[in-house]
Amino acid sequence: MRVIGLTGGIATGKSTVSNLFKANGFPVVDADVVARDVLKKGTGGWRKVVAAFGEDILLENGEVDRPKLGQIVFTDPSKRQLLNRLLASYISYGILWEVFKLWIKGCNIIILDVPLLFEAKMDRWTNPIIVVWVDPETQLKRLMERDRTSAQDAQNRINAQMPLDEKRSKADIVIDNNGSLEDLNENFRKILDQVTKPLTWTEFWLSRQGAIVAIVSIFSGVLGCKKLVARL
Ligand SMILES: CC(C)(COP(=O)(O)OP(=O)(O)OC[C@H]1O[C@@H](n2cnc3c(N)ncnc32)[C@H](O)[C@@H]1O)[C@@H](O)C(=O)NCCC(=O)NCCS
Ligand SMILES: Nc1ncnc2c1ncn2[C@@H]1O[C@H](COP(=O)(O)OP(=O)(O)OP(=O)(O)O)[C@@H](O)[C@H]1O
Repeated sequence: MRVIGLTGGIATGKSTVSNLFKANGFPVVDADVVARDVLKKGTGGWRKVVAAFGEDILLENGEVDRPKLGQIVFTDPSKRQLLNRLLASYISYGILWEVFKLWIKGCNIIILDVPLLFEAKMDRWTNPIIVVWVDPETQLKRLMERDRTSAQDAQNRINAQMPLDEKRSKADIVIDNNGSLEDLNENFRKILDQVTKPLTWTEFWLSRQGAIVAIVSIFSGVLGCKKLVARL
């Protein structure tokens, strides 16, 4: 199984690219959808967040008022860190569960669309990592247009993430999304073969996934030997 990481900054076009993957028959796990599920009324995440932020962040129906909570956490880094801490494990397990279900179904290639892939250190589970990149002006403009928000609000959200150029430097593949949607389609076609071709054995063992498999195998081998020796 191969898990491909898809990330970038807010409003750089990850969902647009993940829709292209879906249209080409690839299963996508969307971290934003998982993050929404773990904050639904009555869940463990919801209880923790309400206990920490108070009932003021709730709508009349008891669901979290997302724009209101967003307003709080995107203007106050300490509140954002608190929210991240409260939800991190729910989101990670939720993502792993979605990947597991697709694996059980027999999917060989899974796309993991995670805005905070590097920040949450989930990059170690994915190979290759695709970063969807745009220049700062385009990012701000598209975010303001999509969310109908002010420049200040949009900039606060952008500043809440690792700088996009840093993400770009960590990418295996960069999709430049500064052009039109037609340009994006063309760029996507160019990378499709590259990302979906199976890893060679050398590439696999040199990847982090390969290293993890190797460490786990060695560790279980050592444990097995110890047990055997103890029996003798
Ligand atoms: C603060 C919340 C309630 C705002 O909800 P809202 O519906 O307005 O935004 P939405 O969830 O659709 O997120 C939009 C984008 O904001 C960015 N974003 C979301 N959370 C964060 C965060 N904690 N730090 C930085 N950027 C974030 C992502 O790029 C995301 O794609 C929500 O974003 C949230 O619960 N965030 C914490 C969970 C999280 O880390 N989500 C990211 C998934 S990895
Ligand atoms: N090449 C493009 N040309 C014009 N508009 C685009 C292009 N690519 C994406 N957009 C638009 O930019 C906005 C942001 O794109 P999208 O929602 O895919 O970003 P995202 O990275 O998934 O954002 P988020 O981090 O908030 O989930 C959307 O309104 C989308 O329609």
